[in-house]
Amino acid sequence: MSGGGNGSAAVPTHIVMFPWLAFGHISPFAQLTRRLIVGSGDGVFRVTFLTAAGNVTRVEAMLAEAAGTVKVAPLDLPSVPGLPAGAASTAELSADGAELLKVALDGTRPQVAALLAELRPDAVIFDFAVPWVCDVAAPLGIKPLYFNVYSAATLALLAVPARCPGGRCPSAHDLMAAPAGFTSDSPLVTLPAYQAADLTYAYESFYSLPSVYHRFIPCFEGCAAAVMKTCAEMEGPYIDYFSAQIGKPVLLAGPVVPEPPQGELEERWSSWLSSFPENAVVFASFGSETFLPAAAATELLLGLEATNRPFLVVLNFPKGADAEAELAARVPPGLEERVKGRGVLHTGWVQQQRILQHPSVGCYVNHSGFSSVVEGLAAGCRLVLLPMNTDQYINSAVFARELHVGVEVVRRGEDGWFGRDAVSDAVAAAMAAGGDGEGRKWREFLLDDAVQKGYATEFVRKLKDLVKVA
Ligand SMILES: C[C@@H]1O[C@H](OP(=O)(O)OP(=O)(O)OC[C@H]2O[C@@H](n3ccc(=O)[nH]c3=O)[C@H](O)[C@@H]2O)[C@H](O)[C@H](O)[C@H]1O
Repeated sequence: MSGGGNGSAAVPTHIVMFPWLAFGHISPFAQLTRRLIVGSGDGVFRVTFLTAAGNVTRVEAMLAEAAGTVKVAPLDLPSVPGLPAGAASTAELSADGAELLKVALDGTRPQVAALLAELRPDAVIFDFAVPWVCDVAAPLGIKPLYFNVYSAATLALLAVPARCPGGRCPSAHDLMAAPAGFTSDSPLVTLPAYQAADLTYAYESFYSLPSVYHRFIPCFEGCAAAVMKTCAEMEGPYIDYFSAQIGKPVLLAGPVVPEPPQGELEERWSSWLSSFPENAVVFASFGSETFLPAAAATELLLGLEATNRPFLVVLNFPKGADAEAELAARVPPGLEERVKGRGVLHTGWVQQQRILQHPSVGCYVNHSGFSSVVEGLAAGCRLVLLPMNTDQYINSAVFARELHVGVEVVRRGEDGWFGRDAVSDAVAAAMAAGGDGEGRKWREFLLDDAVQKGYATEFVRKLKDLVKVA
């Protein structure tokens, strides 16, 4: 072992990070790494970050500021029938391909076992896709710690033993109600039918592989503790319920706050945005991997038109699609003419944080991705929430109905359909006096340096204590 157990204060605690091969997971693992390395100062931690060989350059760039103390170790993914050669993350794959990527990652078990045996880190912080890490690490005396990239509410509602009483997986009907013992005053105690139906995915097996739920549960059984990037102030009852359900401690790394974005905002966006008054523009965007169904995209566009406000909307499409053609197919006849000069439609990556921070952006219509909501909140935007899948439904309910941050677009319970009026009404409500709800309170809390430092210090103390225990 490199530290902790040998009593030498000079030896850094060595952590191995092992995220699922999706950038929505790799990014929070990189953020946690930076928090440990940069936040703790020299010589306290060192990190070995495992990822598929094809991701190494991008991950190294994400960890550049900690380069001296972080080593990115490449894993060679075995070939899997049906998985495109060279695939290294879900960014290059369809939903089916992402399932096959799990098979490839399972195939790295011997490499990971050899690496852990050679490196002998103090702890391995791993993701839901690789529960077998616990079986490899524990016999070597390495502490396996599960790291949750979702909200605590998401795990508490979907991934606890009480969800499958007697081993029976929930039906869509079962999922409309919360699991036994769930916090009773939560907005999540009942879910609409369309959300419950969508959530059955988490319990289904694809290619005869364990379902998402059946990967989560052995993570909790085998880990020494769970790590979460949240805080008691925002999610206390969910953290407590989850911890009681899995019977393990939860270490809180603190609420996610956006790190300062790199680079200036592209000229084409800054000059367009700067042509409008403060808080005038509605920015609509749905994160890195959320695609609106065609009819929903069209209603969104018509709803934005009906706000009579300037808007910038970003719509993306699954890998392999002709994005420009798909976008054009969503645009109702005549809309582009009618919104000329005040409405911009775009497909592709944008500098989201920089756009949110532009003074003329006042409202942010989004999918309730955890980071996106926090980025919008921190930038002082009014929020309109339009979740499209899994954890997004849960985040949306917690933010809007529990923390009073953001306005949800009204949807039909059976199928989640929403019309253009629901979009324009939600924007109007968010932009009206009082539409910020308790946004200011939470913004001040998230941006409070003392709060962040307090969580970071306490997390490091608990982590060091945990790895010391034999
Ligand atoms: C855990 C997974 O995160 C997922 O998606 P996503 O990556 O969109 O989520 P965010 O937390 O909003 O993160 C998205 C991040 O990408 C950034 N960004 C995105 C698009 C763009 O054009 N430009 C940017 O800079 C954005 O600024 C944010 O930091 C989903 O919710 C999913 O349900 C959940 O399981």
